[in-house]
Amino acid sequence: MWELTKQFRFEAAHTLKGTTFGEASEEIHGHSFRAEVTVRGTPDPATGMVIDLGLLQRAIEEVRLTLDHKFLNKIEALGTPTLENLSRFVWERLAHVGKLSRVSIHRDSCYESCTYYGPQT
Ligand SMILES: Nc1nc2c(c(=O)[nH]1)N=C([C@H](O)[C@H](O)COP(=O)(O)OP(=O)(O)OP(=O)(O)O)CN2
Ligand SMILES: [Zn+2]
Repeated sequence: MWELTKQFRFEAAHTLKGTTFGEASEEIHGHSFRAEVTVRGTPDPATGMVIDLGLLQRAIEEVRLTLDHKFLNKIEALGTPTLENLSRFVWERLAHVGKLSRVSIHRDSCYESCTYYGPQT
């Protein structure tokens, strides 16, 4: 079994109420996020690839555009803009591409990340 990972970055704003971080989190502010998408499988003998990284890149670009430079609280399907919901959101939009192993969202400036291991097929 092989795992293939591609990363992408996006910049987005949010406001998060009811955390121990207090008022600063409640004001609208921005973060740089780094996402990692991991697909698993066995390389096709003909191509030597689990999945063409170009296909993964195309699908990633679609989801990246829904997040980059956006106010995350306005994205209804996301729900509360936490790392947990971001990882689920990205998973749901990339599940058609191949067998996903995990999606991680990193907020490096805060040394925080969250990994979603969605439904394994
Ligand atoms: N389970 C979770 N708990 C919390 C989350 C989360 O996503 N899942 N998120 C937060 C905060 O948004 C996060 O910790 C960042 O804090 P924030 O005040 O937004 O950013 P900072 O000013 O600390 O960081 P910068 O360096 O300015 O980016 C809390 N809990
Ligand atoms: Zn924040």
